[in-house]
Amino acid sequence: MIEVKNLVKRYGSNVAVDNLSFKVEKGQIYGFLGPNGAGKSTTMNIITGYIAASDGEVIINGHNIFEEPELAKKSIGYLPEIPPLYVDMTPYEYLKFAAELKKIDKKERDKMIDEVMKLTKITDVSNRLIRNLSKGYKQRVGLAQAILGYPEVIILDEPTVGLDPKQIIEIRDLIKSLSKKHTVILSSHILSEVSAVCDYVMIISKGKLVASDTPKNLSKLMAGSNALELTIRGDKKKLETILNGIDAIQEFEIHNSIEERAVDITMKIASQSDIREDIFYAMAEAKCPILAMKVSNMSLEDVFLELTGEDKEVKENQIELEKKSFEKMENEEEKEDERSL
Ligand SMILES: Nc1ncnc2c1ncn2[C@@H]1O[C@H](COP(=O)(O)OP(=O)(O)OP(=O)(O)O)[C@@H](O)[C@H]1O
Repeated sequence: MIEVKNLVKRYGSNVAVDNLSFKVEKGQIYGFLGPNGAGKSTTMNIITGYIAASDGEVIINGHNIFEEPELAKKSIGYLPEIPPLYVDMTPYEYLKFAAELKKIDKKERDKMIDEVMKLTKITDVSNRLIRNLSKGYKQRVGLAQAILGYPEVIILDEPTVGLDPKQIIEIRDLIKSLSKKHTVILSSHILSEVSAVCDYVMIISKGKLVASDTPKNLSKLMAGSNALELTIRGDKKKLETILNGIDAIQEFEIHNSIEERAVDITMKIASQSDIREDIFYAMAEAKCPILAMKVSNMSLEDVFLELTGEDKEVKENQIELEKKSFEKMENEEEKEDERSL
């Protein structure tokens, strides 16, 4: 349905989209997830024909968006991050205008406008000026415009940003109901949103696709293969030697245990390897009984932080800040000492 091939967008020396390729199939909700500045809006603006790419291809229903924009755009409804609303119009006037632009058959216009207003629950405000509507209602008007003409694909850029919790739930329910008839692609930097709404998640970081799978599989990808907690009965030195011999263990720590003649071990495992059986057999051979073994499950949030390197950056920033405030304290103490001399 949509095929993105080796898409690149450069702004001077800044590469906003870096060789991105993915496919979108019919009737599902796809989530485009990434931290601020990852390249989500840029990608969506290219797919919908708002901006040109530096390189690569976007094929929509067999039509290249750069070569046959009119035909390609016919199958797309787009709600940009900031909906381009005409605030001096009423929702009804705005949708009528949008219907003209979308070249919807005159005979069908009124019926269709009526339907999308009902679907997005804006019928009650259809004759108020858009400028006087709440943020949530403005978002619904934008959404109504995207749905108008019932395009096969609906693309929504951060559809719930700035909405209150009740509005967020309503918009999410609306998006879910849309997937019965449409393919939906939405972008978000909020994990809970993507896992609550989407069938499929594409994680993007610094313009690159770093993972794509169902929310469940993404969590599973790391679970059981990333961190293990064990309690083993045996001599600390002997256990150290055994664990050092297992390649997939990246690091481990041994602590005293409340269990008699046993130690607690936490270990980090190279991603995508499951070494539970290796550990079992190694310990059995060494006659060191495993009293407990627990997988530390990673949530989608952990996967996201791990893949996008956010966690590392946050920690590095924190360390930097702590260093600076420590240096400041030291300087102030030195000045205080000089003054007292
Ligand atoms: N018109 C532009 N000129 C120069 N740089 C741009 C332009 N638009 C986007 N960028 C840069 O491209 C990168 C990707 O931006 P983009 O808006 O696509 O990210 P995003 O994932 O949508 O982030 P956000 O969630 O903050 O909207 C950023 O580094 C941004 O500064």
